[in-house]
Amino acid sequence: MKVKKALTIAGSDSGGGAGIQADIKTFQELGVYGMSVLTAVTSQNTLGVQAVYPLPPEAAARQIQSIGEDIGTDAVKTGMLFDAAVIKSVARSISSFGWEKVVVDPVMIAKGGTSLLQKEAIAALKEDLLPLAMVVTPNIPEAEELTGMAIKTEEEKKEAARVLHRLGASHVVMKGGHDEDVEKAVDILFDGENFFYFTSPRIQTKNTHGTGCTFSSAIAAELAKGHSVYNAVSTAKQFIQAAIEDSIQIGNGHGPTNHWAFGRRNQLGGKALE
Ligand SMILES: Nc1ncnc2c1ncn2[C@@H]1O[C@H](COP(=O)(O)OP(=O)(O)OP(=O)(O)O)[C@@H](O)[C@H]1O
Ligand SMILES: Cc1ncc(CO)c(N)n1
Repeated sequence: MKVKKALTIAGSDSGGGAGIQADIKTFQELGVYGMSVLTAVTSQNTLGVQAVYPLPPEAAARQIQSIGEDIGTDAVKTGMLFDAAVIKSVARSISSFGWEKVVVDPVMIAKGGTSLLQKEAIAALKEDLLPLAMVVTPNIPEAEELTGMAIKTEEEKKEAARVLHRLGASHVVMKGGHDEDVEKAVDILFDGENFFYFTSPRIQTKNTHGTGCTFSSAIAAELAKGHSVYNAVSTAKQFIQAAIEDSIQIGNGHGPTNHWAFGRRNQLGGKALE
């Protein structure tokens, strides 16, 4: 059979809730064939990141080459890239294959505070990767790092989106997962002209490990299937909402989201899982 394909370029999370593992599970659930290029291996569980083992930049370039020269892909998503050399190598490889449906999740810091991107790599992220992004999906702290702005108000969020668009990303999704004082989780999409709001009730749970990875890979999967950016973000928002509502209670810290919730609920006519 013919399938649509999606590629994640990211780090491994041994605990299975974020990184490459979250991405592949999301691709599978949304019906696209998933491929992965590893940039780093992390020792990680629900309590946090215990160790980071970066791979050399050639490893990313070589893996992308193997995929590009044979299989190809319909969409790409980047996650944890760790350092400037990997970012430059990934950007060069994506450009050389002319891949256009590129979702950049500018992963910087894991929930427990471990850095997944070196400080000096932020310039490379802005200069080399943002211009290739069809969609960039920063949370508020990441948007603050990328723009140098303090972002609190709605107008500041919109202004930061304009700045990121000017840096070369054709669409920007400002994620609202970190606005803990509001009752709703509001993500704002900017397409260079208009702002679109995606709003859902905020779920009170500690099990939000991997929300950002899952959300951005759902966008990539939907783009791979040929949907518009607006429709891809809309489905990704529903996917992550179900995944957090039915989140998984494992380990002693922040449990992961539930990647099969969206699909199973659709089969069950929208009911939450037991
Ligand atoms: N408690 C919540 N209830 C509902 N939606 C949420 C909640 N937390 C996050 N989201 C949604 O999950 C998606 C990811 O947003 P978030 O801001 O958490 O990303 P992130 O900080 O990059 O994730 P991560 O912590 O995995 O790096 C967004 O669509 C956001 O609105
Ligand atoms: C490997 C990896 N990528 C991304 C994140 C961000 O959630 C994480 N915790 N681990």
